[in-house]
Amino acid sequence: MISVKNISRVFNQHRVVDDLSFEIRPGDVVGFLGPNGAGKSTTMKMLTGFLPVSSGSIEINGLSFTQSGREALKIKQNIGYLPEGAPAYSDMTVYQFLYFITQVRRMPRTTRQQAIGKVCEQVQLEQVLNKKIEHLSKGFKRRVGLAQALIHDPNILILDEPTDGLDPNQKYHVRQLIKNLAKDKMVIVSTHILDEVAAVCNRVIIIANGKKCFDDTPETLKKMSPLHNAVTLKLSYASDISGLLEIDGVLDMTHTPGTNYVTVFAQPGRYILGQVTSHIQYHQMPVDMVYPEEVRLDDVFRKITLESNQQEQV
Ligand SMILES: Nc1ncnc2c1ncn2[C@@H]1O[C@H](COP(=O)(O)OP(=O)(O)OP(=O)(O)O)[C@@H](O)[C@H]1O
Repeated sequence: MISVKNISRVFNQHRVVDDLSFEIRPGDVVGFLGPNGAGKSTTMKMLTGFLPVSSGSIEINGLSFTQSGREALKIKQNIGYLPEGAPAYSDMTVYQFLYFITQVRRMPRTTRQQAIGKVCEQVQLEQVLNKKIEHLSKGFKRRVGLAQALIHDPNILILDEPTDGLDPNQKYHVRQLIKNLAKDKMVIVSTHILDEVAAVCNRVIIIANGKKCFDDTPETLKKMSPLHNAVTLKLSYASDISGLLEIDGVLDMTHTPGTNYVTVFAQPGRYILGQVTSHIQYHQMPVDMVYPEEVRLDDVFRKITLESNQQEQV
């Protein structure tokens, strides 16, 4: 288990991570979100022992970086880390770099070839194994970064923007890979792509100004949108829509007169699509189409992080 208690990090008297606490258990795939500069990379660097905390504590499987060097080493053996930008020694070939990582990780000599073979298959690197990293495309460079994070089969994976620079097919592949790996691991993924969170994660932590402002499931995040369970209909021509507000479970509605689109919002936890369509049929309303609204996680993210900004300014 990863237990983070009240950690803060100060750079030049500026508190970029501020009293952050959370716990992560095996099977958790956490989407770690926040606006630019929110403190995500700094937090990840502290989780991997790359940066010390200014205050607070991090315990990983009962061990802490502040104990002896041996304890810190034990923690690091259990962590695979893909840093922001996926840095690597670019004048090495992919094979040379991965072999170097197996040496740094002190993997037994007899297991190195097999580990390189397995990880290259996992992240689809076989075709560029003997190419210099500096000659690879951005997508392949990112995959090399992923490979070095996975090569020692760690039970904690910390991935800073793992799909950045990948094309849609590669993104899909990496998301599937993370999902498959996640079964028995703890995974923390920082990303700006909210669809990725819905596709891969079973938990979301959002930070803004270094502080936690959301920690729950992607489903709960979706429920925070006013569009959750909302229904939109398009009228053929202007007509009386006031009855829609009387439907059980309806909270409110908006009407865009120019376009004749009406959006009916549901009370929290209520499904209204059935009632709305029945109402339309019963009252023979002139409606061209009816459809359930799609929640836009970007909007919820904006709402949560902007609210947090406003509270900060008060
Ligand atoms: N080594 C450092 N020295 C001084 N300031 C730093 C250092 N590292 C990060 N910062 C500052 O800390 C703040 C948080 O940076 P961080 O990289 O953690 O944010 P982030 O949430 O990962 O942002 P992004 O989404 O843009 O990657 C920023 O204002 C950044 O300039």
